Amino acid sequence: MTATIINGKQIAEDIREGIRQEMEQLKTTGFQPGLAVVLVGEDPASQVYVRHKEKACHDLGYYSEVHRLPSTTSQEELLAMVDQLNKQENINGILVQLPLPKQIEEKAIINAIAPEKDVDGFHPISVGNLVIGDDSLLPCTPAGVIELIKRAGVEISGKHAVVIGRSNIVGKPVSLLLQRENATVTMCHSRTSNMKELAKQADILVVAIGKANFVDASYIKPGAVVIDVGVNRLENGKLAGDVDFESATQVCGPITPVPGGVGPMTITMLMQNTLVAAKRAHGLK
Ligand SMILES: NC(=O)C1=CN([C@@H]2O[C@H](COP(=O)(O)OP(=O)(O)OC[C@H]3O[C@@H](n4cnc5c(N)ncnc54)[C@H](OP(=O)(O)O)[C@@H]3O)[C@@H](O)[C@H]2O)C=CC1
Ligand SMILES: Nc1nc(=O)c2c([nH]1)NC[C@@H]1CN(c3ccc(C(=O)N[C@@H](CCC(=O)O)C(=O)O)cc3)C=[N+]21
Repeated sequence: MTATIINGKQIAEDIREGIRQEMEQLKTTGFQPGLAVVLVGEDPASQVYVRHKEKACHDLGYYSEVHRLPSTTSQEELLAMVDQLNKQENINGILVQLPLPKQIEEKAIINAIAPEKDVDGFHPISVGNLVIGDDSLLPCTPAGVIELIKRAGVEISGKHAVVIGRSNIVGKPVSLLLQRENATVTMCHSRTSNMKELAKQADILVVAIGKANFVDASYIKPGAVVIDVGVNRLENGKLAGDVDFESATQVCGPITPVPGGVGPMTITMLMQNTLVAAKRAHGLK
């Protein structure tokens, strides 16, 4: 059994090429999707992601706005900004970069975003639609994980998927999407007592815990698909996933690297969501 690397960067680029072609067709009608990104404070990692998003918009010919607000911004000020973007007709998607400074309640901000512009898929309406299986804007990272698995040629239906991590932005929605694809899903978290035993039963193992190199070969069934969502900055400045890549590749089948795996898909799915939201706003299918 040999490990193969799932090239997230390439797959993300292929999807962007599809978006580019669709944009080319729609351009003649004056159609232009618009994305607003709001960044509060100076978190260096967030600044990097926001620049990636800006660049992606530029590459695809979207309209984009980036609002950089000081870390002292009050909740009322941020709510006023969201309210203004909700009303702006040239904006189809609103993303408020998380985490937010502690004086601002994240839930209040997420709830204030118009659900039809919720390209992060974090609004309770979007989450509710996801749970009941209705049409909605899907959270970007989880949608990217599913797309990666499919485009790597892996059948999801009937497989046992184990998801490590149960956050609202990754673990929980990934589990729901895998179940929607007819996998049998086991969710693990920090209180799971027999995690290694469960993980070893996975045909598809998704890891999103935020602990560098935590999952090694001893968690992995030979030939299993491994999706590493973790993005951890090491002291030497390098990025590491939640999976110990060297160790895992001794036993696994297809695996996503970090960087170049799930990360590039997240931004591409954001572009996809913005296109979907814009088409809906224009009454297009
Ligand atoms: N590539 C991308 O685009 C993105 C990457 N990420 C990365 O994914 C990782 C996870 O992010 P996020 O979901 O936001 O993280 P959170 O910190 O919100 O959640 C972590 C989850 O992992 C669980 N967990 C923590 N330690 C363990 C452990 N030792 N054993 C089992 N479960 C554990 C926690 O359990 P409990 O609930 O019990 O506390 C929790 O459910 C991070 O590295 C983040 O940087 C995140 C978003 C996008
Ligand atoms: N409202 C909101 N929505 C988000 O989607 C959101 C957020 N807040 N806060 C932070 C997390 C994290 N996140 C990433 C996006 C891209 C990469 C990415 O492209 N990573 C590259 C490497 C980039 C680098 O070199 O730093 C890769 O893995 O190859 C990673 C992480 C989105 N997030």
